[in-house]
Amino acid sequence: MKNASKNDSSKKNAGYKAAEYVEDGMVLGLGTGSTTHYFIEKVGMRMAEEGIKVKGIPTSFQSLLLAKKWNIPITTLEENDIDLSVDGADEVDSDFNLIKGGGAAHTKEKIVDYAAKEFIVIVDESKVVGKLGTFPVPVEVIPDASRVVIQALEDMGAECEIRMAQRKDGPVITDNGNFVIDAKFSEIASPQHLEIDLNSIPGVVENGIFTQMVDRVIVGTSDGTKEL
Ligand SMILES: O=C(CO)[C@H](O)[C@H](O)COP(=O)(O)O
Repeated sequence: MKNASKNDSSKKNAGYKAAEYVEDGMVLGLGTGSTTHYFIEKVGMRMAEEGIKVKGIPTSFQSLLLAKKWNIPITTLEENDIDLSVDGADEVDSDFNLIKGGGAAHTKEKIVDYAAKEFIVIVDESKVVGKLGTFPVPVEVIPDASRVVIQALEDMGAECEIRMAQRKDGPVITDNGNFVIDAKFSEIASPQHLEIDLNSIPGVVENGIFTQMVDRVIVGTSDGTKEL
């Protein structure tokens, strides 16, 4: 599930601005999505034009392919710590809690973003909200557990849908071989508690609520950027 994007120049401004925080020698977490696309592009351009050297840890096959296109060397969490991770979001609230997973990549994104020494979120203005929850919470599940996880989520008050693929019959299959359930809660009173509660359901691999430290939120606008 993606927010419709009429905001390409805003996304580009946010992505390009975040690339200014990249320093020679850094190991980067490479988020997923149409905003992070511009970050990866600009990092690749800086490598070519300025000669800076970085390595990237992709959060999806999408960001892996994009890194390869821009000749960004790939590494893994087994080999390196992450200096800076840059990632998009579907919603960000005033406490910098996030909903992520519109691109079904939130499991690897959470591993990489939470492990980074510094985490920058890049969004356009449509993603900034007073309170999380208009965007349904993506929940990655082991396929065999789908029915019982949906039951548990409904017991918690959510309306649930298994996310369907756009150009394939049947469900979206994540990079990890799982399904995504989009869970719409009428209210998210505590993102911190919901993040923990969702992961305690057997069969849930990871959910798209992110409540750990975000260092900076760069909001792209049509003519520049601002920071929250
Ligand atoms: O969480 C994500 C992928 O799982 C993305 O970062 C999120 O969906 C934002 O995407 P976009 O920048 O294309 O709007």
